[in-house]
Amino acid sequence: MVYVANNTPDTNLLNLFFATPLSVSSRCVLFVVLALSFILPFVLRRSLVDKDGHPIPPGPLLRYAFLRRYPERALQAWARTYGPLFSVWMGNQLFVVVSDARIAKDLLVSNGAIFSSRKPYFMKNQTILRGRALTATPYSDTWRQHRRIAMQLLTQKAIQGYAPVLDYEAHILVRSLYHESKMGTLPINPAHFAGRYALNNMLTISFATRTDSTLDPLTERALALATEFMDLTGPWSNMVDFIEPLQRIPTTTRSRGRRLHDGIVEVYGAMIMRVKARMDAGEDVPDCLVKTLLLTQEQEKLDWEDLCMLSAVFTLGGVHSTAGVILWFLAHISSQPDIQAKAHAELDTVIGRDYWPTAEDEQRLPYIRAIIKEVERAHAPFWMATPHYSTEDFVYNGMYIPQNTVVVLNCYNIHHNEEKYPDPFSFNPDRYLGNTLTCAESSKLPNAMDRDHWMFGAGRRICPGIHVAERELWLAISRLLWAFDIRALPDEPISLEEYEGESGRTPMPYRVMLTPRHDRVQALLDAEQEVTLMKL
Ligand code: HEM
Repeated sequence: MVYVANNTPDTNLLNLFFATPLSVSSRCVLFVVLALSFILPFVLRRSLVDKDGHPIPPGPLLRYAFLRRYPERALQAWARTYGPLFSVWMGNQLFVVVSDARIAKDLLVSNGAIFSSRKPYFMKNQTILRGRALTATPYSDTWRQHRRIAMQLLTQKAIQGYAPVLDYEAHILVRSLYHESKMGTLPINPAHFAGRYALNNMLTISFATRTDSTLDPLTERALALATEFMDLTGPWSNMVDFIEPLQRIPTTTRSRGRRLHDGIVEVYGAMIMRVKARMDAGEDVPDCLVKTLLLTQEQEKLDWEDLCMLSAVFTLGGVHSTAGVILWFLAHISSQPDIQAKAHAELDTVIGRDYWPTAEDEQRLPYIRAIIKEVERAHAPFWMATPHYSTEDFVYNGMYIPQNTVVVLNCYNIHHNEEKYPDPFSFNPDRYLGNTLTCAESSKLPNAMDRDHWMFGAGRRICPGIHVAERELWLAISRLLWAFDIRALPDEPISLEEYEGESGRTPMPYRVMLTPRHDRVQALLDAEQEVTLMKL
C-alpha cells in the first residue's frame, strides 16, 4: 500500500542538525541562523507600520520557524487571543490569518486583485512545481492563460461530456469495495479504493485513460506521487521555506522535493507522449486535458515543463482531496447509526432498491446532500486552503497588510464558528437542510455568512475542480449509503482528530464493515465490469 503518508518533513531541528551531512563550521553558521530566527525579539512587529502609522494585525510575539503537526490547533488558540485577523511570523515571512467568513470575503473576494498571488515557496513552488501547475503560478497573465486552458475541461458544461465516466467509476468504486470485502463479510480499509476512484476520474479528464485495478503499477505510482506532494507542501511545515540559508544546503527535504519533481516529469511526461503517439497514429482520442494542451501547445507557447506540470496538477490536486472527503465520510458515518438510518429511509422512499442514485437525483435527496455538506464542513481536507499572497500594501480596518504577505484562510475556525454553525463540533447534517445550492453557487453569495463552507477556497483562486469534485462526491457517497450499512469495528476505534498529510489531510488508516443493505445490491453492482481503456 502506498497510500500511507510518509510524514518526515524537516520540522525537526534535531533531524536537520544530525541527519544532514555538514562540516562543523557549516553547523555553527546554521546554528546561528536558526537561533536568530527563533530568539530574535520581534522588533519588527512593533516597528512595521505603514506611512500613516497603521500597525500590522496583532499576533504572538514569538517568531516561529514553522508550525508542527495539526497547526489548526495553534491557529485556533491564537484567533481566540488575537481576534479574527491576526499575524504571525514564520522565519522571515509574515503571515496574516483570516478566521472569519466576512473578512475572508472582504480580502480574498472583494479585493481579489491584491490577494490572489502565491508565495514562491521554496519546496512547493520552486523545487517541485517550478512555478507552474496553476497552483504555483503567481497571479499574472501566465496564470490567467493556464487557468483558462484548465477550465475548458472543468466547467459545468464540460463535465457533462464525461458524466458517464464519473458514473461508471462510482459504480466500480462501490463494486470493488463489495467484492474485496467478500460481499461485506470482511473488514476493509477503503483508502486505496477511494484513491483509485479519484485517480481514475482525473486520469480520464487529463489523459483519456484509467487504471483497471488497485494493483496496477500506475495506481501505485500516481498515488505515491500525490501522497508525497501532500506531505511536502504544507504551508508552514518546511523550515527550508522560511529560512533562506537552509535552501543552499542538501537537506533530506530538498532532495525529496527534487525527486518528486523528477518523478512527476517522468510519469506524466511518459503519459503525455502516449497520448501524442495515439493522436499521431490517427486515433480519435477522446477529449482530455493533454489533447487540448498538445493541440494548442504552439499557439499557447507552452514548453515541456508546462505540459508536464499542467497535466499532473489535476491528479496532484484532485485525488487526495476528493478521496479524503470520501474517507472522512466513511470514518465519521461508521459510528453514526441514527444518521445512516435517516439517510437509508430517504433513499428507500425516493429511489427505492431497484436502482441507485444518479447525478440527476441530487435535489430529490436533501438529507444525503446535507450529509455531504456537513462532512465537507466538519472534515475539510485542507484546513488552511492554499495560502494566497498579497501583491500590494493594503489597510484593512486600520490594520496594515504589507505587500508580499501570505494570507491564510483559516477554514478550521471559519467552519467552527458558533454564530454560523451552532454547536459546531457536533456532526449535524440537519444544519444544511433547505440548502439547495451547489458549492460553486454558494461561493458566489453576496453575504459571506450565507455560504455553505469554504472547503474549496475563495476568490479568483477558488478550486477550478469544484464542479467535478462535487459530482464525484455525490455519486460516491450517495451510492455507498444506498448499498451499505457502514459500521466501525468495535475494537478498532477510528480517530476523527488525527490525520496524515501536511497540506491535504486524510484520516489515519482504518477499517470498516460494509454490509450490503439488501439483496438487490449484488445484481446492480455486477451489472458493470472493470474495463481497460488503454494500457500505459
Ligand atoms: C474535494 C475535492 C477538492 C478540494 C477540497 C479542493 C480544494 C482546493 C483548494 C482549497 C484550493 C485552493 C483555493 C484557493 O487558493 O483559494 C484548490 C485549488 C486547486 N484545485 Fe482543488 N480541490 C478539490 C478537488 C480538485 C479537483 C478534482 C481538481 C482538478 C480537476 C482540482 C484542481 C485544483 C487546482 C488546479 C487548483 C489551483 C488553482 C489556482 O491556483 O488557480 N481540485 N483546491
